[in-house]
Amino acid sequence: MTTDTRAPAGPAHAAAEPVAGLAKPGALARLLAPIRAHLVACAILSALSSASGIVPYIAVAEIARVLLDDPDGARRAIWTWVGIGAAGAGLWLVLLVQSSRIGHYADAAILHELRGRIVRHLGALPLGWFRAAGSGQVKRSMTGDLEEMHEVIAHALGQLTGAVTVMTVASAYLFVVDPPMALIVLGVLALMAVFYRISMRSMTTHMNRLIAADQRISAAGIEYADGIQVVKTFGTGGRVLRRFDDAVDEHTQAFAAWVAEVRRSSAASRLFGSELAVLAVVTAAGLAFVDRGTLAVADLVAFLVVAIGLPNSILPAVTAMQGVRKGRMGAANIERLLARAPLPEPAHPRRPDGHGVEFDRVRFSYDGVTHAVDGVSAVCRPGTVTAIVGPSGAGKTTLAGLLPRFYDVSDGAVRIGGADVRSIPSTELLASMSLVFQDVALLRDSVAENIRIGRPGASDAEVREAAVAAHVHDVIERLPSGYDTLLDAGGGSLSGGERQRLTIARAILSGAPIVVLDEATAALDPDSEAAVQDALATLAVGKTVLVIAHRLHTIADADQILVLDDGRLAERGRHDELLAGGGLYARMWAAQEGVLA
Ligand SMILES: Nc1ncnc2c1ncn2[C@@H]1O[C@H](COP(=O)(O)OP(=O)(O)OP(=O)(O)O)[C@@H](O)[C@H]1O
Repeated sequence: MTTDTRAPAGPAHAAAEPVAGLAKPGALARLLAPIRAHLVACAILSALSSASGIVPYIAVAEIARVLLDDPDGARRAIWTWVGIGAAGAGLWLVLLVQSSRIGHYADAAILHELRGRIVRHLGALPLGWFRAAGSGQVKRSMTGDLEEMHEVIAHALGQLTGAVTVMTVASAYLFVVDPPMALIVLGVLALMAVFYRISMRSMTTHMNRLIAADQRISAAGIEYADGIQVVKTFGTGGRVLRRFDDAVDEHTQAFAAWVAEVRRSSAASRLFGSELAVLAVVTAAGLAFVDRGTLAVADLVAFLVVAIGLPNSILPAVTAMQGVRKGRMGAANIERLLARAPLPEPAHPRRPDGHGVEFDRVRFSYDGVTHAVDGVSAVCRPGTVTAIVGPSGAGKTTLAGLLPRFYDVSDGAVRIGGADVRSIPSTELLASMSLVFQDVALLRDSVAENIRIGRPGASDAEVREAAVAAHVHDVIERLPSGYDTLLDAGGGSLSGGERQRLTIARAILSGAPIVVLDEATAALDPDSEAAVQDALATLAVGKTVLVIAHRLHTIADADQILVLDDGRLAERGRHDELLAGGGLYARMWAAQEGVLA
């Protein structure tokens, strides 16, 4: 037969399959709607190709019949069947190539379109989504999910239609030859299907357990690789490795449990789905019928030639159905991503009048229950530095993130130059500020281009000027290719302080009037710390600056300090005033100075 053979029944080949039932029905059909006509054409051609592919087998059976009926004559009939068989084989090839061509063309077109849609949608999503859980989902949708859809379009569809056609045409031929024998052959294949269903019955439960174990193995592996420094320094490798071992054990046990449960049904399904079973049954039943005179020898030969190939024609459909299930899940993931609400753009855009920032009774909740920011009001004037301080989890990062609309306020308003940030077009809003976060990734590009992101089109001299102002020029000059040195996403050989100064140079070059910066939590060495402070001082001149501060001595000169506690504004003032007040700030100062002393 002409469809390819793969994937025996049972858990071994289904192990990588995602859990059925999680997929949102219809997502695949909806996403593939633009290429529906291509898919229909591909399926029709694949069906015609498979039907043509059976013709040579039927021709062999009919040649055998001619020879058995008239061993000495009928050369003409034989050559006619040879011609029919050859034409079938030729058509099979031509139609298969055409079906595959259309399938792959449609595949490339739709994946191109979907990638474009995903990227455009990502551009419209609030930045907060990326900070929370987005990058994993983005990666999965752009790679794994699309790959699974590719499998459906380019392979599974053709395999399924091919297998169904082969079954239909071959069965029809066998029924014409001899209905009782045809029923017997179908009975064997039905037994295969029944045992296959039994072996797959508890698949969802087992797959859930396997996937959970898989995820724990990955998590433990990543934890070990990411934290290798801590692990080695503090000798905690044993514990992390134990987590890894436990996850691997759990995976083994889960797999063993599944195999133990399905081994009989899986083996039975493979037995009844084998050529051996069909050959044995066809020969035994066929010879009995021949002996009884109810079946001609030529018909038995027809069954031996055509029916033997049926199991191998059905098995690709099993793989294809698994592919479709995966494709459905991938499509559902992509649809979920595309359904994420984009950042609402203002219907009536406003232009800020100046670049003073105002938080007006701002509230924000991540979960709709507790408030990460709760009723905070503050005014940050141009040309001043506002420090946001407070214990861990007090809401500092959340409050600062409301300004660039990482999230939108639940209540109250954040304004720039009197305009609500929600009424400023997002590109204009982001262009009005420099964000220097400690986790700002550097791009896989040259040092110069990493700085130039601040103002695309800036000249080399301007890039240099910004680097000099950010106290990072000398460091860059010492790199192997200076400004042309390629950086990786992690910053390569640059230290934490140097990376930070590079992002400050980027911000200086952009010249944006508002600066939001998240001070590094990790302590830098004193020289690096001083260089970063100098760079920040240059950046801050004449701008509205908000600093999320972790080390209080770096913001002792700030024009105003907002002290957050549990999302609320607990205190506000200058360093001296707050120390004199003897409140939370004074206690935090005393604690940090105590540590420093
Ligand atoms: N993406 C998120 N989803 C849900 N809750 C979050 C998220 N980010 C922060 N939170 C919660 O909101 C509260 C405020 O967190 P936030 O990060 O703003 O505090 P922070 O003062 O900046 O803390 P730190 O100094 O540790 O960075 C915390 O209770 C935190 O657990």
